[in-house]
Amino acid sequence: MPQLPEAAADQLPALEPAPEPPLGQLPGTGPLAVPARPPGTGLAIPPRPTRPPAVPAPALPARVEPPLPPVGPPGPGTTSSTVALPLLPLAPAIEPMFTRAPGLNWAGPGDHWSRAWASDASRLPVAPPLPAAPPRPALPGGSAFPALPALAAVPGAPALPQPVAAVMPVAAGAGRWGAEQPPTAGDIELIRSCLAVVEPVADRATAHFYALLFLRDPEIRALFPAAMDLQRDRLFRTLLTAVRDAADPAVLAGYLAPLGRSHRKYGTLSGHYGSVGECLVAALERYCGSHWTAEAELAWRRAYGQVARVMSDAAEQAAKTSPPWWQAEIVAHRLSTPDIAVLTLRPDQAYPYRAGQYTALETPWWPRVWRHYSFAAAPRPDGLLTIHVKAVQAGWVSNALVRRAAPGDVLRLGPAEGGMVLDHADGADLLCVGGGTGIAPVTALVEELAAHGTRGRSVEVFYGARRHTELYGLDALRRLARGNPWITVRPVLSQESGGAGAESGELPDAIARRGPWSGHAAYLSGPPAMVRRTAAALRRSGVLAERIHHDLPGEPAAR
Ligand SMILES: NC(=O)C1=CN([C@@H]2O[C@H](COP(=O)(O)OP(=O)(O)OC[C@H]3O[C@@H](n4cnc5c(N)ncnc54)[C@H](O)[C@@H]3O)[C@@H](O)[C@H]2O)C=CC1
Repeated sequence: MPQLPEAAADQLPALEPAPEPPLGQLPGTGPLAVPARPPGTGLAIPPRPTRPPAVPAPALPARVEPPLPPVGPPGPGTTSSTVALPLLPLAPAIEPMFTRAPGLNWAGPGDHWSRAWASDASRLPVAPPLPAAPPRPALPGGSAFPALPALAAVPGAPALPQPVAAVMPVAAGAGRWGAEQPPTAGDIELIRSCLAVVEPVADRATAHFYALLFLRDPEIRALFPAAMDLQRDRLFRTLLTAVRDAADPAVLAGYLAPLGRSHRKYGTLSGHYGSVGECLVAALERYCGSHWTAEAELAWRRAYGQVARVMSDAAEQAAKTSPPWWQAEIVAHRLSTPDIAVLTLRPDQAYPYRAGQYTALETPWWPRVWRHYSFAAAPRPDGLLTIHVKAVQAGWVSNALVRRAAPGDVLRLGPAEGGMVLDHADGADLLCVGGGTGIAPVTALVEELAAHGTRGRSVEVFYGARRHTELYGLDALRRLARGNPWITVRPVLSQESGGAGAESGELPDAIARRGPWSGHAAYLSGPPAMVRRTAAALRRSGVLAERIHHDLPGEPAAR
């Protein structure tokens, strides 16, 4: 599911979350009935080292810890009247990621990733011996999943171990998922009536689901970030949405196939889908009350089977041609304003993408926490990538990228995502709107147009910021416009008048003043509220809905 970069997702509290309740019993619930795991499924994962390697962290500027909020009375899960909230360490201890999923995400002495952590390679534990690959069951149709293509060798680094299995076929309970049958219309009705009961208690059902999942398959916990708050909500809700849409294979494939492909970067194996499905069913059974019948269970199993198939098939296809993730070294880091950094990245191998797309990015400082950033330049012959990052208040990843990252640090990138790309066959004039760092993908689109020509289409670019000092991308856009007279750049300032030749006012109002735009195709990027308001204003002024392109999460936009 497309997810907009940064702000919303990065607005996490700066404190480490309170420790999760012990697994096995949730506050206010009885003991968990953990669905049995079929024998022979999953990987034999070697134990995680008991202590992470000592990592000399780069010096950070002194940080003043905010005062802690007063501690209230103990909640149902606490046993003492005082609750010690752990302080976020000044330099978070960093441990190798995914040591429990060797093969896919293994990192070892001397590779770019461990060097990025400034780790002393000689003190890193020797990589545990890889467990023997389980035999690959034949797929329907007789073919087996191919091995993941080998990653390009990083000069000077030891060879990466071969993946155990890039994608394992859905093994656990494949037959029980009604693998052969999509859900019927009656199934969908049953699912919807269960959902109506579960949605008001979705938080509790979600917590129950994860508790079951991590008890049943502890290695899956290693694929998630330490702080589960956002993720907790995301996975369960995505599952529920997907199951609800299971009746429409085209809609399902539209958002689940990219999701399946992009999940490879987390270390997701097809074998995990079986565990997830069993725990989903067990959680629903508990929270659906009298709506949970044998027919309802079969309906959910069919629907989830469909979801799992779409995602794992897409992952399997992607594994034939691309790695699950890329390493990308920061080769330039420039502050464009005190809060905005422009980063240039060199991926370890060719990174395919189109102008207007975005990537998920993980830093070595916040393992397993992924954030989305758009590419701020069209693909270049030298393969370098550019992103714009604004440090947002309490943004873990954005602050690390703006204030701590430096050339030589290595990030991980997922595959390119998003459908806000140019349709060169469409002859409509173009309206491109970028608010704040939302100007990044707009700049990439304008670069692509400048490079390929527009066949007579005009391009109007509205670039909104609060103050003129925040128009950090204006010079680059004006340079493009100087060489291409069919590009017009209009800066708009919402909290200042004048400066940089800008108009004043809110971006949607400034755009409306210059209308009508009815014959145009629009590309919108920036704060979600700005994108929504602009899209609504454009629709009112007669722009066809299918010609309004944006990537707001969960909101339909024509591609
Ligand atoms: N870094 C990246 O690659 C990308 C970032 N984004 C998103 O763009 C946003 C950029 O945030 P900032 O730079 O802090 O922008 P900002 O908050 O400074 O606002 C930029 C412009 O949008 C206007 N605006 C803001 N809220 C509005 C509203 N409710 N109604 C109408 N206009 C409004 C402002 O007046 C200003 O002109 C973030 O949400 C980020 O997630 C989007 C795409 C790519």
